[in-house]
Amino acid sequence: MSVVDAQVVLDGERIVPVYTPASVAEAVAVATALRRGGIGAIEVTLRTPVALAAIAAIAEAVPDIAVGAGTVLDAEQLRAVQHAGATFAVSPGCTPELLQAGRDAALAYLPGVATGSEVMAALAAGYRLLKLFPAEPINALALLSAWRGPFAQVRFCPTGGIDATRARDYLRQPNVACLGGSWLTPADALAQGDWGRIETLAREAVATLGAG
Ligand SMILES: O=C[C@H](O)COP(=O)(O)O
Ligand SMILES: CC(=O)C(=O)O
Repeated sequence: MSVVDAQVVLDGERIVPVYTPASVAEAVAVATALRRGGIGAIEVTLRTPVALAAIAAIAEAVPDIAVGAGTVLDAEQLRAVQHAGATFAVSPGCTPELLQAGRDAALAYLPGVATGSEVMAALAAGYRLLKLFPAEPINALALLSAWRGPFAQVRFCPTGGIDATRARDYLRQPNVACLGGSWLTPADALAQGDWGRIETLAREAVATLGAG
């Protein structure tokens, strides 16, 4: 099979909130709040035992948000998140096994890169939208600028340490299709079940950064 076009699946969404679920009910509430705030995609990380069930529940209960999986570390997890209903999946890095599994999958896969050699491996495997992680620690703004020449055909989704202020700088880069970050789902709002605050943060982000 060939690579599913991640830019088509993300459909112009510029902000992909990264969220680690504590429970299925919380996940549905978070996705609902983000959607009400105008966000059209969510990355649910596979970092808790409820993550697969959370992805399935969001796909069922909030069908107008694109639900994806994050922290996909091997091909078995990629198959599991597809089975759960994810329409895209991302990894913090990439392996030859995942680059092949992503080509065999019916969902859009975004390998993670942090070096030129990793970009070249992902390009050779057919990928055009790559996660750039961890963005802030590796000075990704400078990398994005340097990579515009040699990797003109590639678009990136920088993630890692980006907040509302830095997001603006990233989204100005012509080779940035979208970006990821956890600032729309702060730990205290999750702990308090403050879905209104998450909706407000989403609304503000869409107003200042643009949804699409
Ligand atoms: O691992 C996930 C990413 O690092 C997003 O989280 P962050 O925006 O808090 O860095
Ligand atoms: C870093 C990230 O978003 C991931 O765990 O896939």
